Amino acid sequence: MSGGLLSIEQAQARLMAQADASRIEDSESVALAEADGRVLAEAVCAAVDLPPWPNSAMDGFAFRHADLSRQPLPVSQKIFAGMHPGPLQPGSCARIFTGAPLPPGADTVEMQENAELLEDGRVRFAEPLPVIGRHVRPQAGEARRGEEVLARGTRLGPTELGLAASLGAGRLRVVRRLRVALLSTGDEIVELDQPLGPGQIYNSNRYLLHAWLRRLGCDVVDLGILPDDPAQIRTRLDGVAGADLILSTGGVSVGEADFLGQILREQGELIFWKLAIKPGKPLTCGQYRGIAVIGLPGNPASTLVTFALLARPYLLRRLGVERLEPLGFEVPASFDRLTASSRREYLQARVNEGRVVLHSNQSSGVLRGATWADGLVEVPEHRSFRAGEPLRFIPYAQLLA
Ligand SMILES: Nc1nc2c(c(=O)[nH]1)N[C@H]1C(S)=C(S)[C@@H](COP(=O)(O)OP(=O)(O)OC[C@H]3O[C@@H](n4cnc5c(N)ncnc54)[C@H](O)[C@@H]3O)O[C@H]1N2
Ligand code: MOO
Ligand SMILES: [Mg+2]
Repeated sequence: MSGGLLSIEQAQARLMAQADASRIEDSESVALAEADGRVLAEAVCAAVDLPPWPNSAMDGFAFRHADLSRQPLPVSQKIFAGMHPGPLQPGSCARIFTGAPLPPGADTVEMQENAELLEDGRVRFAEPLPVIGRHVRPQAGEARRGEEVLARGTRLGPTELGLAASLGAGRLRVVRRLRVALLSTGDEIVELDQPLGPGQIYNSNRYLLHAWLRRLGCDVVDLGILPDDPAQIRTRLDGVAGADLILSTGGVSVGEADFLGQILREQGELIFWKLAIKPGKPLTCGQYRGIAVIGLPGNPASTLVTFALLARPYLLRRLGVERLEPLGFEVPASFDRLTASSRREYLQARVNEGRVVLHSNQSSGVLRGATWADGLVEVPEHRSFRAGEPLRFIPYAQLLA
């Protein structure tokens, strides 16, 4: 603890425990083309050997390695990809192209750049001669029939879908989509089709989160904007049915218009509140009528950072994803920090010439820095440091996926 605030590790551990206790067990079968971003509900095993037969990795000549002592070798057949060749005549070679099956009896391929076609039609191979097995992609070299190639709990992306397709898996069993009820609170928040009145601002968090949740494969039920009125918030929460998570923004700090924590404490359960991070301190986690609630702070950069570091891994874990860490890598700082911060900071940053540089505006009310940044840099609490010291940089490419 840090002055009563939870560390981010403590908060993550509690959220993971909550997620583990409420993992989604239902699954559905989806076509491969629809499976991007989803999570495997069961392992994918190879239905065939991959590759199904030994084949050539090069355009060149295939032969029995032992026959190299008899070269030059006559060419006894020509094999294109898609053919089904007969056995190789002993003492000969086969003209072969990339991806074509090796003829039975051949065990080695040499690329054509290292082969000389003599006037009599025979082929001589240049020194150094290839080792046995050169340029041959062996049968089952990538996967043996029956072998598990993608574990349950794998998040599917382009590479996983490509691998599944190479095994002929046209449909995959994935965990059903999470249903997230999204709620924006604040008297000042208006929708984009409204003109801005005095004191009002547009609802940016809704769009930030909606896009991110869709990327995570969630079904989003948008509950719209709610005023800072506890009765109305309660009524709206009472109406939520069938959601796996209520995700709200705003109203979680200590102001006289911040009601979420109080509502959870009185009508639900407040699991934790307030972390030693900046931005994002008043993050709130609880339950309301048995539905998990994550209340993100309303400042847009606080919404962004807390979703990235806490809500996102929580959602993925509920879907059964195990591998959520490690995120990021160390990069030397380009700046000094001479006064220690009491909270761990996450700053909008880029890596430039091997050093972390910061956006000029790190206000938690500002999103401009996040569109400039390539990631967040983590600045440790309770200590000063100087330029050149390593800091953890977490690319948005990882966080926004
Ligand atoms: N006395 C204290 N005041 C504050 C503290 C504190 O510890 N003591 N914490 C500050 C921190 S840190 C944060 S973060 C904010 C969090 O505020 P809330 O989560 O209660 O959010 P609101 O008060 O409703 O709004 C904060 C800010 O964000 C804007 N906002 C809210 N929703 C949206 C939206 N959907 N789209 C765009 N912008 C939104 C809102 O207008 C406010 O400017 O509290 C500090 N205060
Ligand atoms: O922690 Mo608040 O999120 O700094 O603005
Ligand atoms: Mg507030």
